[in-house]
Amino acid sequence: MKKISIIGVPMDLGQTRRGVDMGPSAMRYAGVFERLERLHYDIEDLGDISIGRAERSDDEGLRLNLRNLKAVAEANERLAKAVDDVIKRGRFPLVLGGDHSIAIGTLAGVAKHYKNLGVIWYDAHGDLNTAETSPSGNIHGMPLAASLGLGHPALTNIGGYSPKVKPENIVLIGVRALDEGEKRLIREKGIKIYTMHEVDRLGMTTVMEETIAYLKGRTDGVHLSLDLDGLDPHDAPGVGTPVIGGLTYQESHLAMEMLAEAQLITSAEFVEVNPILDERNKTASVAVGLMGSLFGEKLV
Ligand SMILES: NC(=[NH2+])NCCC[C@H](N)C(=O)O
Ligand SMILES: [Mn+2]
Ligand SMILES: [Mn+2]
Repeated sequence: MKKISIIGVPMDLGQTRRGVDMGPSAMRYAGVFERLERLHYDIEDLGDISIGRAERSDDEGLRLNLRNLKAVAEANERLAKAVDDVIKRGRFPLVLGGDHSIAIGTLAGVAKHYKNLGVIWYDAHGDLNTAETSPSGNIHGMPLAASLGLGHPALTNIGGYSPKVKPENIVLIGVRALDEGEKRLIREKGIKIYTMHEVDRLGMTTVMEETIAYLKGRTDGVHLSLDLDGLDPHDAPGVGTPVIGGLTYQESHLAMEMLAEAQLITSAEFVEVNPILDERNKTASVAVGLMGSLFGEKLV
C-alpha cells in the first residue's frame, strides 16, 4: 500500500501576487487529507515548511533579477530536506504550494533517489527562464531551468548537487505562454513539449499515452509538477498568472486517471493555488479532485 506524506509550502516570494502562500491551507480546507484517506492510503500531514520573510530592501535580488533570492533559496533547502526524508521513510511526497519556485526544492529532494528521474510539467508556462532571460525577475518562472542546472548557483545547487533532471526526461503539457529565451532553450535542448496546439490536435488521450510510453522506457521514477494555471482560468480562476485557452477540468482528470492507471508517478506537487484570487475555493477544490484521480479514485 502506498504511504503518502503531505508537505505544505506556504511560499509566495517567487512572484508578486499576495495570497498564494495560503494555497496549502486552501487545499487542506478542500479536504485533501480526507479525500486520500478514503482511498485507504496510509496518509500523514507533516504541516508546513517555514518560509522566511522577504527582506525589507531586496537590493541584491533586484540587482540580480532574482526577486527574494535568499529567502526563496533557504526555504527550498528546507523543503528539499523534508522531501528527502519522506522518501527515505519509504513514503510518497505530496507537496502543496505555494508558488512554483518550490519545485526547485521538491526536485532537489526527489532527484537524488533516482538515476533517471522523469518530470511531467503540467503548466501554461515553461518555467524555463533564468535571470538573464526572465522578463519579471520572478523565480516561479525559473524552477525547471534551475533543475536543469541553468541559472544562479544559489538555485541550481539546492540540496548540494546539480543538475536534478536531464532535458530528455522532461515532458511539458498544456503550454501556451513562453518567453523568447524559453523557446530557444526548448529547441536547443530538444525538450519534449505538448503545447495547447498538440493537445487540441491529438486529444489528451494520445498526449498521455505518448507521454507515459516515452517516460516508461527511459526513467526510474516520475515527478508530476502540476501548476493549476495549466488549466483554463474558467476551471481554475485562483492563480496568479492565468492564461486563457487552457486545459479543461475534464482533460485534466483524464490525464490524472491515465497516470494512476500507468502507476508511473513517484512524487507530486500541486502549486500556484491562490485563494485570494479564487472563487469560493474553487481552484483548491479542483486541485484536490485532481489528486483524487491521480491516486486512483474511481466513479464506480
Ligand atoms: N509558475 C508560474 N506561474 N510561472 C509564470 C511565469 C511567467 C513568466 N514566464 C515569467 O518568467 O515571469
Ligand atoms: Mn504557470
Ligand atoms: Mn509554473
